[in-house]
Amino acid sequence: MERIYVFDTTLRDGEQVPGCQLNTIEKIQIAQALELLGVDVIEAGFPVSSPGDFNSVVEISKAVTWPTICALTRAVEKDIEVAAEALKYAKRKRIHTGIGTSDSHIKHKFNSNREEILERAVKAVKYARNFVDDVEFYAEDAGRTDNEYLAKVVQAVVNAGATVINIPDTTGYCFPDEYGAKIKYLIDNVDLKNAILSTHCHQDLGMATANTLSGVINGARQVEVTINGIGERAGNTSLEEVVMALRSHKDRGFDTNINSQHIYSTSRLVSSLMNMPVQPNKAIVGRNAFAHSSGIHQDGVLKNVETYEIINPKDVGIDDNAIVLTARSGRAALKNRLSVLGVKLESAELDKVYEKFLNLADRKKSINDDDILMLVGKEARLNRIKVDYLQVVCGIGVRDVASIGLNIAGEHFEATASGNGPVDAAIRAVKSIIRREMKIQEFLIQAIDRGSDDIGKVHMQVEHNDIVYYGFAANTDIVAASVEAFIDAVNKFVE
Ligand SMILES: CC(=O)SCCNC(=O)CCNC(=O)[C@H](O)C(C)(C)COP(=O)(O)OP(=O)(O)OC[C@H]1O[C@@H](n2cnc3c(N)ncnc32)[C@H](O)[C@@H]1OP(=O)(O)O
Ligand SMILES: CC(C)C(=O)C(=O)O
Ligand SMILES: [Mg+2]
Repeated sequence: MERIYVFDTTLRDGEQVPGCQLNTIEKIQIAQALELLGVDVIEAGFPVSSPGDFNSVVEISKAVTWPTICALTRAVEKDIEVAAEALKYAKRKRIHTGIGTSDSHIKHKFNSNREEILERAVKAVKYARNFVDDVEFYAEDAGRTDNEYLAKVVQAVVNAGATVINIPDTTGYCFPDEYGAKIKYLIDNVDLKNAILSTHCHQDLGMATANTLSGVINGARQVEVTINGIGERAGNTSLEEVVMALRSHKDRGFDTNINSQHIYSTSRLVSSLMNMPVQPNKAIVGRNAFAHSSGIHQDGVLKNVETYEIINPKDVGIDDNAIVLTARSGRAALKNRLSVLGVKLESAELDKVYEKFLNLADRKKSINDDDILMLVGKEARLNRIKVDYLQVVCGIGVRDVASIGLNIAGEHFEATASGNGPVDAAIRAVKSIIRREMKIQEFLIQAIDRGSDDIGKVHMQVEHNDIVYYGFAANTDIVAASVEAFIDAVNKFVE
């Protein structure tokens, strides 16, 4: 197997996403998760950019043992000096310096020419080598750089002591065959000595993963990636996609050091600390990545998972696949769910229940266990808890207090509580009535549209006795939606 080195830039390129800025403690948490995941290099920041970023690189260097810690710079001496200082405590350290090499960058960004840029590149690499042995050079906008000139720059920086040469498709412009051909051109036309080539692809046209894999096939030995594919504009190549693509095609002869069972937990951590929800259909880590909702697929999966699954969800740290019952489901999926719920039906009975099921499923997006039990006449547990009323006092300079009235199996209960914000106050009030061990594991509020009159969609996961229950609700009042989503989850386990 040919080893492919994984360079994670979630904390640098990923953190360039508006609204994703992290404090030092959060960055350390992510760096430690990346170490557990088994990445080879962590790009921890751009130290000259702010005292906060400098400090984060210092603290990550102290907190992490195995991965190389990398700091980004421009081809500017001051940047390199500051990066070297920030990496002082790293056990393994790398400076990542570089400059734009496309004609567009040379002309518009630097008002310069090819010769001058080549000189600046060489000078920066030589300067960085005074501080560290491991220097990576990036030829920014290499995707749109003329191959002959790019090869000249790469040869010059290798001669100057660069150990890794990064060929970024900065604008996500290349087609996979074009990007692969670029890497091959460099392999064929440069004496790389011991240096390796690295991919760094962006997602502007949705081709980042394809380009990265094409780079690997053509000779690149390092891939620059981020968790969940976050990054500047449309994002970077996502770690989980490249790692699992290589692992699912072992016959190609490439593998990484990634412990894939930590992929899902790392994805969740990054998503929640960076406030970046993962789209449900995101490959590998999206909520629907292992969910089957149509009858033909469900029938196939129940007969043999290989019919519709190319990855075992456990391999990426997801407990199991999900068979979601919808109006597109067939008898096989319904029968399977009924048997999990302890209901065995003869085929004539199943046909009758299936008819009722379709009627309901046409009106309701997804059918839960209570719905199914109701269809077979065992509806005792269906929505025992309902919200009678909810009143919240919140704002600036007041204590957040919520009063709630709940109807539980026909009986009325009331409670009032204060909390850290209106949602916390309301959930505390609910908990003071329903005294069970319940822990919110996931809480996501998403606007459906953009206006201030928008509906807030809440997705919540509540853990009870080590099992996670899902709750959903939508309301123009996001506090009400949060409480309704909580109750929706609780209704799935209260007796
Ligand atoms: C493709 C990428 O993702 S690159 C990384 C992007 N990340 C960032 O930019 C985040 C960190 N950046 C910053 O904090 C700031 O932009 C700083 C500290 C680097 C520079 O700030 P300022 O000195 O105020 O410069 P400003 O950002 O306005 O402009 C960038 C300058 O760097 C120059 N520059 C840009 N890239 C490079 C490079 N690789 N090597 C040398 N100079 C460069 C530009 O030509 C411009 O110089 P000019 O002012 O002489 O025209
Ligand atoms: C700084 C470089 C490596 C970069 O992020 C890019 O070119 O996209
Ligand atoms: Mg980038």
